[in-house]
Amino acid sequence: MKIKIIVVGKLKGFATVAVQEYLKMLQGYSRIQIVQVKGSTYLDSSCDEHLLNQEAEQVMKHLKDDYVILLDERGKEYDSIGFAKHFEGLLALPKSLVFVIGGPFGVSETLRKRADEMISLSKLTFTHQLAVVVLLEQLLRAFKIINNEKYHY
Ligand SMILES: C[S@@+](CC[C@H](N)C(=O)[O-])C[C@H]1O[C@@H](n2cnc3c(N)ncnc32)[C@H](O)[C@@H]1O
Repeated sequence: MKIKIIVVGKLKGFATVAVQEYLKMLQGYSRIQIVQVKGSTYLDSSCDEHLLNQEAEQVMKHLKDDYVILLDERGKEYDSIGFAKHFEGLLALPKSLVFVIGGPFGVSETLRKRADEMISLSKLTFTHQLAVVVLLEQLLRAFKIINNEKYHY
């Protein structure tokens, strides 16, 4: 099963290091590709639909007939066991899984409509960088749970 994580905006510093570390730990379970698409420049720090749509276009270029899971704090919340069960079901789908993480103002309505489901990592809002790291940690945890492996930390 191919898994792709598309993130709007660059990963820098601590996030790059953490992402590499998690990708290494996930190697034995799945091939996970991280795609970073260029985020828009929001000049006056307020949301602009046009710029959100531009970001959505960049994301859409990387989508095929995939099953798209949008990460959003308003999405469905799971505990780790519940997420593992749900994820196991997703892995059985005859499609590639694509997780999408938005930019500073989230994602456009078009992209929201394209998503097959929306998952929340918490009610707290994270930066796109932190959201990638938390998602990878939960994917690793889910694989460990699915495979009945110990994962204490
Ligand atoms: C800075 S947040 C965007 C916050 C924006 N105000 C919104 O309404 O979506 C950047 C991205 O990180 C992801 N993200 C941040 N916190 C999240 C959470 N608690 N659960 C799921 N995804 C989250 C989402 O994909 C979001 O689009």
